[in-house]
Amino acid sequence: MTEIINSIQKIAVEIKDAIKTKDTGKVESLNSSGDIQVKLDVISDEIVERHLLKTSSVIEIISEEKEDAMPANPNGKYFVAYDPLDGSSLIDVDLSVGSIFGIYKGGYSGENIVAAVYIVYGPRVEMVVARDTVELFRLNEETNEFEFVKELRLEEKGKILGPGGTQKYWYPYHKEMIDNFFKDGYRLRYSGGMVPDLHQILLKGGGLFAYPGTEDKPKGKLRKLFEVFPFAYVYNKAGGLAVDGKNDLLDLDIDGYHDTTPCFFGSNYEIKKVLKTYEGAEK
Ligand SMILES: O=P(O)(O)OC[C@H]1O[C@](O)(COP(=O)(O)O)[C@@H](O)[C@@H]1O
Ligand SMILES: [Mg+2]
Ligand SMILES: [Mg+2]
Repeated sequence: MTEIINSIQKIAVEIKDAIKTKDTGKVESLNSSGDIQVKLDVISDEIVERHLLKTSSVIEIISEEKEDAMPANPNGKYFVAYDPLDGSSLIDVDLSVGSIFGIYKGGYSGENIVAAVYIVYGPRVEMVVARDTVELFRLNEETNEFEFVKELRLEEKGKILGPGGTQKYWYPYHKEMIDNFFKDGYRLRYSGGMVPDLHQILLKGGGLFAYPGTEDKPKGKLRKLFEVFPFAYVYNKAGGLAVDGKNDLLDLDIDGYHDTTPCFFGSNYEIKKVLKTYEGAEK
């Protein structure tokens, strides 16, 4: 595991440099989820692949940008699923982006995830590592080393809300729930990049990030393996909750590498409200 985390630190430094120096334009291809790829998605994917394939404890990798899994070291024991560049459409407007890694043992499913790591490329580069605890590190740009900052814990209730999905297609009960949070005084925090949006909620001690199923996309947008399971693991280990409306996200299985699911991440108070809303909901 330490070997994988060391490898991710090298990956982060290379992706940070690529973001700063490489072309931010689009390529003529779509990824497996049908998203327009930008050149940096492809470059970042190659950086991660190059490092992880030479990491002896990794048996297999799969990326948001790849159709299929790639074998790594046959003697390795960890399966790594990653989103090399999350929020890549925000690069041309210079907002924060990220990389997300889920580390699985025995194959890919919510219950098999054993660690999660994400990187935030913002004004500063930060790394969050979730194992038994959730720890924040910051890149020292002089030494290119990540330095420990503090352990992260969610409080019982927060004050901010990141509501994703096209509002026009929200189910009425979902809209009513979001409206009620705002009526209760929650403040809007949504950049369109799940890494900085979830990082903000985690560092501010709590709140809710919601990317629901909608009339046009009943299974939501965010991908279980590359985005949802890693953050569900982080939020659970930080003392919060992560659900699909009814079930714990980490109780979910996958039918395919690129499966999506509605998802809600937050502190206990907000997630209990979500469960209550969705329990009584009729679509
Ligand atoms: O544009 P929307 O519908 O608000 O979606 C935003 C979501 O899409 C994503 O950008 C998807 O990530 P990618 O950039 O890796 O495709 C998430 O980071 C974010 O939460
Ligand atoms: Mg993403
Ligand atoms: Mg991506």
